[in-house]
Amino acid sequence: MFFLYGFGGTGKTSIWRTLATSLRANNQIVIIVASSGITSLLLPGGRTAHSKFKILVPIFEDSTCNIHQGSELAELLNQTSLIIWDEAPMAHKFCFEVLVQSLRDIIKTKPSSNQIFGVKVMVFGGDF
Ligand SMILES: Nc1ncnc2c1ncn2[C@@H]1O[C@H](COP(=O)(O)OP(=O)(O)OP(=O)(O)O)[C@@H](O)[C@H]1O
Repeated sequence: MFFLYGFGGTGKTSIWRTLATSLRANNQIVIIVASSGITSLLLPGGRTAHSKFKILVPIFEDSTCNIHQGSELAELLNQTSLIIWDEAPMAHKFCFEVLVQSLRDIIKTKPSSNQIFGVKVMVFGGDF
């Protein structure tokens, strides 16, 4: 899990583009989401986190992502190499907690104890 911190206009979006282009050129799957719709429009293949991970609205402590085992999205997540979440500080902490829980259920390769998002590499960006 990585964090990319930077004030507005310091080049975070450019880094997402570079990272995604480089990995996708090597046939790796990169999911890019943002906490807001406006930000997601600036990202290559960007979606809002709520839309991509099917995070319910409103969200509660015991909510879960609406992703089912064996679904196309679950398979995609299994094959994904990198998940980028831009403007992460704008999302409620429950959004991250439900994603952690859902990835634990969905990812087939079981993580070691220090890998909280399954075995997925996550990068959170924003102005923390
Ligand atoms: N290494 C760089 N050298 C020169 N210009 C750059 C560089 N990286 C980004 N820029 C330019 O700086 C501007 C802002 O970059 P970018 O949108 O990536 O910032 P950001 O941190 O994502 O901003 P925000 O947090 O507001 O979304 C863009 O016009 C971009 O082209």
